[in-house]
Amino acid sequence: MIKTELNYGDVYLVPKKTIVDSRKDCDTSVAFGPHRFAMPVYPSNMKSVVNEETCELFARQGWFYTMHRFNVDVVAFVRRMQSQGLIASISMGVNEDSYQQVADLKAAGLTPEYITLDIANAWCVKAERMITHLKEAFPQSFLIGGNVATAEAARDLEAWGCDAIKAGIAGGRVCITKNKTGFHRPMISTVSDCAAAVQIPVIADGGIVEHGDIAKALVCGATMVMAGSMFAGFDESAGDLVEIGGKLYKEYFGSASQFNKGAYVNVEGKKILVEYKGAIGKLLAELTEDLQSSVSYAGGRDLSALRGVEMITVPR
Ligand SMILES: NC(=O)C1=CN([C@@H]2O[C@H](COP(=O)(O)OP(=O)(O)OC[C@H]3O[C@@H](n4cnc5c(N)ncnc54)[C@H](OP(=O)(O)O)[C@@H]3O)[C@@H](O)[C@H]2O)C=CC1
Ligand SMILES: Nc1nc2c(ncn2[C@@H]2O[C@H](COP(=O)(O)O)[C@@H](O)[C@H]2O)c(=O)[nH]1
Repeated sequence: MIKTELNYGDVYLVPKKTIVDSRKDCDTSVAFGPHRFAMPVYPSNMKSVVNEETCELFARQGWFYTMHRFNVDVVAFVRRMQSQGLIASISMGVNEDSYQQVADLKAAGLTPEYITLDIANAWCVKAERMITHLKEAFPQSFLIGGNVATAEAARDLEAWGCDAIKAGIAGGRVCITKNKTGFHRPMISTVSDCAAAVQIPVIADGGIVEHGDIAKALVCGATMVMAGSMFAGFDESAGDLVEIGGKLYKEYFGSASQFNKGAYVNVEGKKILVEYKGAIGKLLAELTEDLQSSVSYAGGRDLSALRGVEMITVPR
């Protein structure tokens, strides 16, 4: 028997009676780990999306962020952020270079507030080993493990010691994993299954096409949402600006693309051009307005209202 599963575009949310006088009265802030953030959405930890300046900007605006893990001097990065009174949120892999980064941070006496273990399929022994190592080295840090796509994987990462998990495999805009390996789960099904399986927060990662998809992810039980392409076209996005035929674009490439790896080996990502859209401030304001509106349609004053919302599918 083949199961049918759902993606963001397959569902809508059923409105309730609005109880606020203005959408501005709806609070979009979220408690995540030891801090509260302005919004439950943040840019992907990808080299074509964030750099040190992007991370600093998000932290200053009170939004969560995670620096990517590719050729980063983590000691300098953590020091830079913490010396300004900002949270330090870094990514780690599972190979020797990441164990060395852990040792370097310890030697420097630095503890990042947030660490994200970032590999394509974290339901593996290499990830378990690193999660155990990170929890021993930095028991005070909030550890996010990812990515996973099933309830069983989510439960394992919780048991291994993760404080949150990141859910979403092969749903990203520059992903070619599903084409090259055949593996993928749509996001509504992934997030719902993972969130129902664990007590720890779940981050819905990838596949956000429309702003309303963020509300849908929260209805499915996500606490946070990670998005790449949505944050990729701006002045503050890390990708290069290119001009083609008089039109401006920003480069957006996958972390498992040849452009990120520097070689065509185990490539599961591609590069695309996204329309250049100017300063990112407009997007952050619009995302906030749209989510405030979602909360009002959910009949509440804050994000908790989204948890009780009914979801429907629409025949195509
Ligand atoms: N969210 C998603 O759907 C996906 C995200 N990505 C992103 O791309 C980047 C690279 O990811 P990833 O390839 O995991 O990391 P790496 O290329 O850094 O691989 C990490 C280590 O795990 C091993 N490894 C990776 N995949 C497998 C596998 N399928 N079976 C056995 N061992 C494996 C690798 O060895 P070896 O190379 O020798 O196999 C390597 O030693 C990450 O930033 C990740 O987030 C990539 C694909 C999907
Ligand atoms: N299969 C791949 N997935 C990737 C790669 N690089 C990043 N990612 C994942 O995609 C999301 C962003 O998705 P978007 O739809 O919001 O653009 C990102 O957070 C990663 O989880 C890759 O090379 N291959």
